[in-house]
Amino acid sequence: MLESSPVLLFTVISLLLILLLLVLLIRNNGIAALIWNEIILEKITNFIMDQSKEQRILNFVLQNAVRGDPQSVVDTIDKYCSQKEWAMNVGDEKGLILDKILEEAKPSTSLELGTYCGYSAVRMARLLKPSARLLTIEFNAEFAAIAKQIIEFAGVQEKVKILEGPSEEIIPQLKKKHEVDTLDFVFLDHWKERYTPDTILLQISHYFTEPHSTHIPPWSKIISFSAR
Ligand SMILES: C[S@@+](CC[C@H](N)C(=O)[O-])C[C@H]1O[C@@H](n2cnc3c(N)ncnc32)[C@H](O)[C@@H]1O
Repeated sequence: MLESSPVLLFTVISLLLILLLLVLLIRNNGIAALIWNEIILEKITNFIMDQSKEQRILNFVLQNAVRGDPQSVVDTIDKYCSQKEWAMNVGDEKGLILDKILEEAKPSTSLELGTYCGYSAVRMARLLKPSARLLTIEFNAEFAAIAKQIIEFAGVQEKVKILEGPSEEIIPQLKKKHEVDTLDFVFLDHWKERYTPDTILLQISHYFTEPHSTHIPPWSKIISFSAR
């Protein structure tokens, strides 16, 4: 034991130094912090709690928000994501821009690409006129199931319909399967590489009524935040 103590001491000091280096890296480097928080720490928390971050967001909403009050659901998700765990919702800062554009557009039929937990769907639904509807597309079954519960809890299920599957498959079916004639507002918030192909898909499927819409993308009706 005594003979091995210098080796043991060296190992402990080396480990402590590595740990210190890791902490410094995480504190000072954005990418290292992202990898630590979003991949390593989240996986460890999921394993210990036996539930995903999205389930934790849902539980927090069910326990802390007011049923039937969409604003309270939006505020509760914002609170969770600023105080406990980051999540890829549009959030309150960009959400305010989204609110403003939506209020100006006053759309009857809207489309969102990328539902996630339903934060932006609830956020948009709370501002829609009574007869308006929002279709929101999500290809991750777990996220779609969580969003359904959050949307129902917020009491906006009459206005919001989740379409589960990949945007590239659902967009061409909107007219036939979901009775969409024209779209007044589109929020692109799925994976970036689908922004251009899905915009083209929306256009060639004739969901926009403007005279030049077959040639010029109707950018005035499409909103996205490219630098997330
Ligand atoms: C940034 S999150 C959406 C956040 C949500 N709009 C909000 O603010 O609450 C992107 C979502 O798009 C989904 N997604 C990505 N590509 C997709 C595709 N091609 N079709 C359907 N869903 C997609 C992902 O699974 C993810 O849930």
